Amino acid sequence: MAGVYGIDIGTSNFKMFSKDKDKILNEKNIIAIANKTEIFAFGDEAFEMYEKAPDNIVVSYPVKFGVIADIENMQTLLEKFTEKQSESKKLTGPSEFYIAVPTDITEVEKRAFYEIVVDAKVKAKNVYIVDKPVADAIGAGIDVTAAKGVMVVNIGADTTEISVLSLGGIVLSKSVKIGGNKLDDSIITTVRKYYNLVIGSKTAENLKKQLGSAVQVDESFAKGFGRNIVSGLPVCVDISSDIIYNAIVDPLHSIMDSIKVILERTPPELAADIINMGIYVTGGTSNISNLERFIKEETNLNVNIVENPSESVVRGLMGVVNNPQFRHLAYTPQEKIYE
Ligand SMILES: Nc1ncnc2c1ncn2[C@@H]1O[C@H](COP(=O)(O)OP(=O)(O)OP(=O)(O)O)[C@@H](O)[C@H]1O
Repeated sequence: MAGVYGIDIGTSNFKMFSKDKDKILNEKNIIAIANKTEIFAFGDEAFEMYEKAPDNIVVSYPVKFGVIADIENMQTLLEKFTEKQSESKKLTGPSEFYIAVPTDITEVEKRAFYEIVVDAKVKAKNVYIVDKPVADAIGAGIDVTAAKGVMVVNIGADTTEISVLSLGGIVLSKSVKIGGNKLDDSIITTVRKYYNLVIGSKTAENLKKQLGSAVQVDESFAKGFGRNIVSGLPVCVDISSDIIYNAIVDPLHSIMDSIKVILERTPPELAADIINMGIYVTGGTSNISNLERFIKEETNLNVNIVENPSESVVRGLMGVVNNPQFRHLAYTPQEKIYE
């Protein structure tokens, strides 16, 4: 069946809405390939196998630091997810796709997002691009077309994109290679150092979700399963929130420094609007506890953490499709970037 789809291809999660279904698919952007050629699993099912699969099954993420690193596997995933999201499970008619593309990447990297859809077997009739920060702001409920400065900070898995928008366009945008994955890596290193405990990335992510806080809070504990470096045996250790705070505080401050750099560069009239409206924070990592308080204390600005922040961009794409007022914010490469 023909359809209208919006896609946000993230490093960690693939988000897709279907206009017909009026439903968002949000699954891990990961694929498991058996014996080099067979698609063994994809999405959340493949994630279950991550760091657990035998040698003949390779489980990998095709997007790294917000750009498509493995075109072939990304195309396969796009086809599989589209099939899952389409009404009839059979893509018979021509469809329309709206893709969110990061701004602070090279033109070649931007083109890859477009071509992956054009070249995939998804019967794409029309493919449109929407700048990711623009979609993000619409998803956060902002009228981006107004003559008002808006700051959106998207803290994802591998990257944080900090943007200032006005009149539907991007005034400033900077992407830094720090996100939730960096916090997880830092937790792995710190837990190893303090507890002589080797943990996997899923355990680190769980500890971050359970104990992570952007400001220091009263100490609490959660179970961490791993291998003791000295004995070599599997163990379960009570991990302290203080240790998790020590692990994540530096990467969070690096993000903060970049936010301050963009604020310093923001033209004064737009800065005045940001003071009035506050900073909008989106992306899955903005779920971390007390982030609002941390940013507020550091910048003296109001902070709005968007509801269901990981899906803000894809919700914004839905806004572009459903709202004639935003329709002109979608463009084809011929119209804008690659002339
Ligand atoms: N409750 C939570 N607390 C802390 N972090 C969380 C929580 N829930 C999700 N995350 C983190 O959010 C990140 C995923 O966010 P998101 O879906 O916005 O990323 P992405 O779009 O895949 O990545 P990118 O924008 O870097 O391409 C992961 O690092 C995940 O661990």
